[in-house]
Amino acid sequence: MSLTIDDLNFAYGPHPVLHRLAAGPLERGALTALVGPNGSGKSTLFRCFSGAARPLGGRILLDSQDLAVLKDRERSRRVFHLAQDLSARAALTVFEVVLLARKSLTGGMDLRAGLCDLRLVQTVLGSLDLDGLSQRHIGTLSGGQRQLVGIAQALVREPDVLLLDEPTSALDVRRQLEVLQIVQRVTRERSMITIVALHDLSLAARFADRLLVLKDGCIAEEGDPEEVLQTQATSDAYRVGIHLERSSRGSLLVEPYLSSLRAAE
Ligand SMILES: Nc1ncnc2c1ncn2[C@@H]1O[C@H](COP(=O)(O)OP(=O)(O)OP(=O)(O)O)[C@@H](O)[C@H]1O
Repeated sequence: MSLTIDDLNFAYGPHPVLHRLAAGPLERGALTALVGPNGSGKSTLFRCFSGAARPLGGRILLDSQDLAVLKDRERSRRVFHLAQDLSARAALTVFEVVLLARKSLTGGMDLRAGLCDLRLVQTVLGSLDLDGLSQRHIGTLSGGQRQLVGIAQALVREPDVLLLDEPTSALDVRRQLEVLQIVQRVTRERSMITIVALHDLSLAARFADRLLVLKDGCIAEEGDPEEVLQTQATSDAYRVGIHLERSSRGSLLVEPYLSSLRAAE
């Protein structure tokens, strides 16, 4: 199974945002990092996937099936979008919001949980080191802890397509690595198609199998992260120079620098 974006156009009222955007195919089991400057359209593209934004033209194809023709329930079962801004409903505990994310898969009003669901929630909370917080009300958590709960909600859904919008922006360095490692592992184990919007290019280079660079609502560059990061199109998208280096541990380190300094060299 693969995912292809074909000639996608989107506008907020009179303001065009995505222009004939084409990318893919993105394969199952692969983690793609979606990068690009502020306002380039990353979140908007995710909204087109989830159905929250309706494209003016073009298609998103899962295999050869257009997501737009799926019924809402089927679409939300197959595609999960973890947005940037997570609401905090104070009345529910961590365990409850994650269980609710799992149970909402089946739709309807029957929210009784089976043993399998309870076990899955427990396992996912454990893998994110959240077991100690499971009875805390969500509204009392820190921003980073809430972000981890959002990731737990995404993982218990087990979608075909997982979209994470800056999932590590509020996390400390250890948690950033842990979360991306878990997302990478789960993507492979469950053969999901995962796209993670990231601002940190070093994290993108380290964890992504593929990189999509968005600029002004178009794909500026796409492909192997190391190759893409060396292209002029990627530097131009951010208006910076990009220096790449391998650390002694083998990780790719990405050092962006201001273009004015680049010109002076
Ligand atoms: N609800 C909206 N109504 C009108 N314009 C919007 C709306 N949401 C986003 N935009 C505009 O669409 C463009 C793309 O925004 P989007 O949030 O998709 O970018 P992004 O790449 O995710 O940015 P960031 O990296 O800052 O999160 C921006 O110019 C933004 O101002």
